[in-house]
Amino acid sequence: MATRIRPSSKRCAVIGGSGFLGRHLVEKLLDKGYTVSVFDIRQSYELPGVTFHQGDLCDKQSLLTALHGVSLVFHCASPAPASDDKALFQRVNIQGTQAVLQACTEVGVQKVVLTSSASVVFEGTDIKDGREDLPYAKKPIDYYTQTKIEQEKLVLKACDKEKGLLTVAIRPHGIFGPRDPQLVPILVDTARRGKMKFIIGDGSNLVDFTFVDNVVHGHILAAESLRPESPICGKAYHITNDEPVRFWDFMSDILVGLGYAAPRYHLPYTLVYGLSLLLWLLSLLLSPLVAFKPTFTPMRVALAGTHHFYSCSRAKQDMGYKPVVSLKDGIRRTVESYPHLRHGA
Ligand SMILES: NC(=O)C1=CN([C@@H]2O[C@H](COP(=O)(O)OP(=O)(O)OC[C@H]3O[C@@H](n4cnc5c(N)ncnc54)[C@H](OP(=O)(O)O)[C@@H]3O)[C@@H](O)[C@H]2O)C=CC1
Ligand SMILES: CC(C)CCC[C@@H](C)[C@H]1CC[C@H]2C3=C(CC[C@]12C)[C@@]1(C)CCC(=O)C[C@@H]1CC3
Repeated sequence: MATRIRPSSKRCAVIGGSGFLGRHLVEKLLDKGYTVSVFDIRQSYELPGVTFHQGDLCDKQSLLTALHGVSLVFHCASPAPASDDKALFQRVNIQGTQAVLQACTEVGVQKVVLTSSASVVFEGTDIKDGREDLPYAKKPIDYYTQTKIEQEKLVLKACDKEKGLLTVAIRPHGIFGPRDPQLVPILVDTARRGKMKFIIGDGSNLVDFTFVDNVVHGHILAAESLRPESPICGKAYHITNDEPVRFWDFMSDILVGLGYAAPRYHLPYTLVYGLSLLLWLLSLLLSPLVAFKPTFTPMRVALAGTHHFYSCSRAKQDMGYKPVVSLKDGIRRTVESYPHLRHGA
């Protein structure tokens, strides 16, 4: 059992603070006068005022050291969805989150803000203006989503006013912005390989893409609203840009902004989805012999060809949430931040 020291309310830890969202969160917390410790499996930068603790969040002992004297923990670490590694997702997102919650209880952390995902309710079919009371996906579309569901349940169940641990889950969707290692780099790589010529379906499906600053804003609002009498304790909140956009318009804006052609030709959704399933099966069967990762995974095709946008009215009502950066400005700032990915660069 670790010895407790009196935690300061402006002393926080960001688990996963070396990642895309985590680093933006750390920078905003510093601006707001917080003292920040980062716990991550890797250290990707250095910043004055930030103490780094490198370690695996499944190792409770390392966590205990990093969380000493901390009153508020943001947990935004996860293996990348593209890894599609069932054992890794289970170990980090489920066992690891249990270790985080145990460590928080042992050192006397008072608040835990989890980065969950709006995908926890997504089964590959249309969701329009989805609210937080939608049931969790019964057939999650991949191992990432399956373990994000279990993770969210664990964190929300751990909320216990008597024991002095308050928890809340933030469910963002399609985070984008400067330094994102997924969306823009994968999109550009696919375009450079000549595979971004096609629109999956009729192109009218609406989706949420959320600028990273808005996601950060939602996390900090949640942390600052989390008090024993607050309605947010033990609940999940969608945080979006509140501007659903056609999936293919968003992709085209980024591509054209970076000097690539927008996709033009339509392919039927069911055909592409069926092909992506076949490819996924083939990659599984052949994995002992050759490692190949299809670009158009069933998850990506489902995300690209269905409506899935979410209401953030609960966050507006309970914590006064309002996006701080519009979609248009978010796209502009994102495009400007990737000069090295421009066509011809
Ligand atoms: N990006 C998006 O569109 C969305 C993301 N989310 C959620 O937001 C959170 C942050 O995502 P994002 O910033 O995009 O992801 P990143 O991969 O950029 O950041 C996650 C960080 O966690 C680290 N990490 C992974 N495993 C461990 C471990 N065992 N112990 C300690 N650190 C670890 C990663 O290291 P390494 O890179 O070496 O693995 C990385 O630094 C995640 O929980 C994700 O599920 C939710 C909705 C949408
Ligand atoms: C090849 C193209 C059809 C698509 C290229 C862009 C995609 C890489 C991204 C479009 C929507 C994104 C998204 C996520 C990852 C990147 C995309 C698939 C998540 C799966 C990340 C983790 C989550 O919790 C949900 C996200 C939904 C949207």
